[in-house]
Amino acid sequence: MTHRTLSPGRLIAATHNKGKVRELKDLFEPLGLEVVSAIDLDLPEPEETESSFAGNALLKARAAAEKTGAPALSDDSGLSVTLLNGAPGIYSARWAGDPRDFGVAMARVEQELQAAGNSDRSAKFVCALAMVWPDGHEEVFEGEVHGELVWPPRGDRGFGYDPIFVADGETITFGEMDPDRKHAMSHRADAFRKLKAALLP
Ligand SMILES: O=P(O)(O)OP(=O)(O)OP(=O)(O)OC[C@H]1O[C@@H](n2cnc3c(O)ncnc32)[C@H](O)[C@@H]1O
Ligand SMILES: [Mg+2]
Repeated sequence: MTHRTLSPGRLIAATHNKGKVRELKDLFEPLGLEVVSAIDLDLPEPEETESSFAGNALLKARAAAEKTGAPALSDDSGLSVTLLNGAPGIYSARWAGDPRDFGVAMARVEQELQAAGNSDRSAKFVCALAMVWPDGHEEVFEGEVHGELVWPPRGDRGFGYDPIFVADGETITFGEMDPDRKHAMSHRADAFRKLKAALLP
């Protein structure tokens, strides 16, 4: 596939998650991109009807590129727990209910781990970053970080499931970690590295 170069300018972050907006700004603004979020623009939140991270990421970026006429970047991500056969996976946000409560979502993960025998606490975060240009060109990059789940939750940095996730080789949770350090090892950073290698030659 021929990649397209990502040129400096305005980039729509097609997400309604404030934690992601913050992290995507940290990653993309140093590249000379002006990151404007779907929250800032009051864009509609599309229903995530696909069955994969990449599929849902593409659907969100397409919707934003079509509405704005500008290149759009989206992120579909989630926590995938080994003993739970990959759950919550693409349903990670939906496990938090409406309105979202990640205390509830984290407690459900712990409860289901216990119910499944608690014999394996390994998990990974997965991230698909999709770039869609207004003329329909699209690219998607996936990243992962492997780790272990802890209980009770620790730390109030980060977002979502960060307080129960300890990356391999670390002792503190993503919720306790300095953002720059999370950006050096996260699933989002892994996908971002691949995106940069492909789109910023
Ligand atoms: O769809 P958008 O608008 O981007 O926002 P969302 O919060 O609904 O995002 P997803 O559909 O991709 O769901 C991803 C879920 O996984 C969680 N998640 C993703 N990345 C994470 C990270 O770096 N740390 C902790 N939790 C994360 C996040 O909190 C969400 O609940
Ligand atoms: Mg979502």
